[in-house]
Amino acid sequence: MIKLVDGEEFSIIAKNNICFVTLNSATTKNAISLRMSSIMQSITIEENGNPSLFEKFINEQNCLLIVVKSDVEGIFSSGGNLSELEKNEPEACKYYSSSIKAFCKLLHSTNAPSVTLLSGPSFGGGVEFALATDYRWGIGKSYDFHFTQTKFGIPTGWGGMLRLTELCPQLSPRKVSSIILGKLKFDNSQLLNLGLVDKEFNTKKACQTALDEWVHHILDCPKYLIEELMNRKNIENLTDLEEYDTHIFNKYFLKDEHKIRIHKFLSSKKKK
Ligand SMILES: CC[C@H](C(=O)O)C(=O)SCCNC(=O)CCNC(=O)[C@H](O)C(C)(C)COP(=O)(O)OP(=O)(O)OC[C@H]1O[C@@H](n2cnc3c(N)ncnc32)[C@H](O)[C@@H]1OP(=O)(O)O
Repeated sequence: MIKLVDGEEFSIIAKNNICFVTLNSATTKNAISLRMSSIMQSITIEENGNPSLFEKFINEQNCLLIVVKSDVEGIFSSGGNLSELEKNEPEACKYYSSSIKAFCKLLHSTNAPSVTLLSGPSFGGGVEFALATDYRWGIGKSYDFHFTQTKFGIPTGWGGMLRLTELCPQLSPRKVSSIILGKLKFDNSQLLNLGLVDKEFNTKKACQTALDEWVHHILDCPKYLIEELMNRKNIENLTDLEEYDTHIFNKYFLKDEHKIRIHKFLSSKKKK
């Protein structure tokens, strides 16, 4: 196990080809503290064209998945740290939201797919943190989203409104605004119906088994294929994407690796 961030309330470790981003602040229901935001800022910054420390960690530790999770029972995250925001001057918090937002954006921009494990409620910015990953998996049925930002007189600040439309195109910007204004709550079944949560597991064990299986299948892919397929995220135009997909298929079709794997598969069937 290799650590990038070795905090009590916030840790980032690599284990068995998975990067675990863990929230663990029981006393604040996993509110994102000023200290956590400054750590996020330090590992997100790209300097002189070099990758951020987080991306460097993902690549160097060969992390094939990023898993965001809470180690506090009964909560994913209560969002912005209200007591710190109350007692600190604006000057002390001037990079707070932008740092968290930049880390949220990075969670769906590296070459490793990312998934948030939800086993409890998320509030305000905590929902935005959960929306930052590519996928969301529910464990049990007690996870839900509470859009509470406007209770405090502000809209979302960590990219959550944009992510809602990105993840759920039928939620138009107009609908998203009405969700935020209405301080709506989405329970587990609504989140599954909207596709904001992709899978639901009965137990943590079943979820971990699915994560291990996912990593196993990615590990089985040639490294070149992982890089080529994850590069698709940089191509916005569908025509360019179609051209790219055709190019990479023709690049590897019936080349050595393809033929070797066909041979292995057919040989294994003959042995049965
Ligand atoms: C752009 C993001 C935006 C921003 O940054 O402005 C936000 O995210 S604003 C924050 C949005 N969050 C919320 O609306 C959730 C606020 N918290 C609650 O509604 C409740 O605390 C809840 C439902 C999470 C838990 O309620 P419960 O009754 O089970 O426990 P307590 O309320 O007694 O809380 C226990 C303990 O945790 C502290 N706590 C909870 N939430 C936060 C928070 N967001 N920031 C800081 N601390 C939080 C709470 O103060 C209690 O501590 P204690 O020392 O015992 O008083």
